Amino acid sequence: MTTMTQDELKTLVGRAALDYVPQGAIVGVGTGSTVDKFIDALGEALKSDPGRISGAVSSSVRSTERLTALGIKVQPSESVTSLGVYIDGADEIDHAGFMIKGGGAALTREKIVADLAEKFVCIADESKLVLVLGKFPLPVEVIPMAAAQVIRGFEKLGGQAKVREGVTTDNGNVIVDVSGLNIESPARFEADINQWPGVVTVGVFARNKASVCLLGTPEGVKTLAF
Ligand SMILES: O=C[C@H](O)[C@H](O)[C@H](O)COP(=O)(O)O
Repeated sequence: MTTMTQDELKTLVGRAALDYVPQGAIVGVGTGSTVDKFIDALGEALKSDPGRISGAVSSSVRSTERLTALGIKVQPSESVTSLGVYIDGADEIDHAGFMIKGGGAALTREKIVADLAEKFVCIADESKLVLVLGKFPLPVEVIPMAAAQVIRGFEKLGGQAKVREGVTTDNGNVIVDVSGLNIESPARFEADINQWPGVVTVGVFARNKASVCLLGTPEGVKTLAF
């Protein structure tokens, strides 16, 4: 068996995601180190086929900068009514396509762009596949004045929560990371936590779960359809 680094697995799925992007489409683009590989693959494709995509809707300042550097037109999400496909990574994905996202603090804009898309293609190396969500500390974007009470709320649920140091989101808020949770019912959990005052977005993606996951393994890309 060939051994591949996590970085090589990310490159593999970043390239594979191109197959899900229709010719000339406006593509929804997520955030993170795996998505960076997808953006690199888009850049390569555009060299030989300048009409490969007509633009992108981006989920973060970070991805916007990378896309723009490659000459890709980034459109505001308000300018489109729908997207065919949204490509993004995940911190965890389960066997039903439910995810934890927000390790890069981009979860709110990611959920907004994902919600515009007909299809969510998750790209991830195999380390991200889990049976139950919650081992990766759950990111929650919170309005700063609510952070302390949101932390107390998670402690009542048995979690350990803390504000991520030195991080302000693209929307000017803080991230609370919660460890020690076992998220057995992601859809119910997402709907519940999103009701808490001051919570902007919880990093469980159940309502906007993946349609497909391209999983990077040493044997190649495995496609999980949900
Ligand atoms: O906020 C960041 C995003 O949700 C990322 O998609 C997630 O953290 C996965 O990132 P990476 O591909 O770097 O593991």
